[in-house]
Amino acid sequence: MKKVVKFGGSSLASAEQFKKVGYIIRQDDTRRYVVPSAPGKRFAGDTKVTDMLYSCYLLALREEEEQEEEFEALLQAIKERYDEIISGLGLHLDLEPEFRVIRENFSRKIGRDYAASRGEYLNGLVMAEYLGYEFIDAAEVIFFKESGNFDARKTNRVLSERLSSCERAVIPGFYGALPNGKIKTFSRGGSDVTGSIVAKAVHADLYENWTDVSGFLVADPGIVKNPKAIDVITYRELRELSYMGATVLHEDAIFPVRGEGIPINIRNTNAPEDKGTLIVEATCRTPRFTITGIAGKRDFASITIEKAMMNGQVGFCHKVLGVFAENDISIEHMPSGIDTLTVFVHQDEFEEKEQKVIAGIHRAVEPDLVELESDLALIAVVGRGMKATRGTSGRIFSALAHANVNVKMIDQGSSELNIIIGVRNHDFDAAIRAIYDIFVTTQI
Ligand SMILES: Nc1ncnc2c1ncn2[C@@H]1O[C@H](COP(=O)(O)OP(=O)(O)O)[C@@H](O)[C@H]1O
Ligand SMILES: N[C@@H](CC(=O)OP(=O)(O)O)C(=O)O
Repeated sequence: MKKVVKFGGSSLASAEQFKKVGYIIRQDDTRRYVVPSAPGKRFAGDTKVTDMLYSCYLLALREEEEQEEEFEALLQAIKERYDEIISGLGLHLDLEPEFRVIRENFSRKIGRDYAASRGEYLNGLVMAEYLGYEFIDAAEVIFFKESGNFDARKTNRVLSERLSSCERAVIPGFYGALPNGKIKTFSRGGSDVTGSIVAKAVHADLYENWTDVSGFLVADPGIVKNPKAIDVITYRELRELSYMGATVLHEDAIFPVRGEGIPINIRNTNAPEDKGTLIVEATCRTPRFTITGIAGKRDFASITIEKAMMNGQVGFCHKVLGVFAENDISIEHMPSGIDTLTVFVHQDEFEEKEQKVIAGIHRAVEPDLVELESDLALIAVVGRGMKATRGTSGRIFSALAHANVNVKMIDQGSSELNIIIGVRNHDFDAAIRAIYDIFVTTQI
């Protein structure tokens, strides 16, 4: 039996948190491969070490002399975060030589990704020392292609080979190396992806992802007070939820383990006795509620194109989508009617190109009308149980009407696994609470 355990920044923010992690790992001998993140927030309003490193690198890029003092102070503050952990754990580890290298590399302007990756690198050194596990630098085993995309094949080959001769190891999360050796990171929250890659490489029986909540919750706890935890969720459901903003697991963390059928278990470092959420390929277990989860994102814009008899024109959608592709704008969602087609895009990607897009649409399909709307949010209601339940959309509609939320769009995905709802940004929280209440609170 082999487990890969990833601990998020919230689980490693202080010596006290590290001790909880040490206890969890020592309790189960099969927790052999450990993937740490950088120290996260110790309290509300605190700054994650990753963010401190980004700011520090920005200061290093500016060449004015006044910045130098600020840079030194911030680098020192980062070192103090680690020193506090090291002394709190009673370790004899001197990170000064590491910080000398980091300072030098920052002044050589070695790259923003390198800067950010040092959070995980240093935490990996501390963790390995604390556990007595071997330290493996992710730059030696996680690879990206020249294009910047993750190189799954090379990584799996090198990493499985390396770990086959290693009983217990700490592999820092979040980063790897490009073919020229330069450090590259995944997108934010990417240590979850590293954990999944390691789990695949060692054919783990389980990938445990330890965080500060007792599993994947039906809704974001920042919006709904004390939401229920999900016992079991499928990879597909989870993918929909994490893509739509449920930040507890990085949206790409599913792919490496999914192909191998390795379950993921989301657990709470602060409540290790809780079972958390099990993420699996398929399950016979009936979900507790009609819906499994709700998630959403703000700041979308919609472009509605109206043209009489649009439905009868072959290639209409193709031409419209071509305009977005030419302008390098990705499309989030595209509900359509008989004479209308609406395209949802990320507002920040669209704003500066909007006039070019409108002109392009006019040239491509000669519409009767093009209408724009901004400050919209998209909410995904996800659940494998919805397929077998009639009237789910109706219940959503009535819950939102009761909460005085104006529904701009509602659309059922072709998988019947999700329903997407468009509302105004300012109705976002109220809409999520109303949907949670109708499917969860009233069912308990
Ligand atoms: N549906 C959800 N279920 C659980 N947590 C969620 C959900 N949506 C958002 N979150 C937030 O995700 C946080 C955990 O993710 P993250 O901050 O990345 O943790 P870590 O530092 O452990 O990687 C939780 O504290 C919670 O606030
Ligand atoms: N430290 C990185 C990577 C990461 O995965 O962190 P966390 O596990 O704390 O979300 C970040 O802040 O993005």
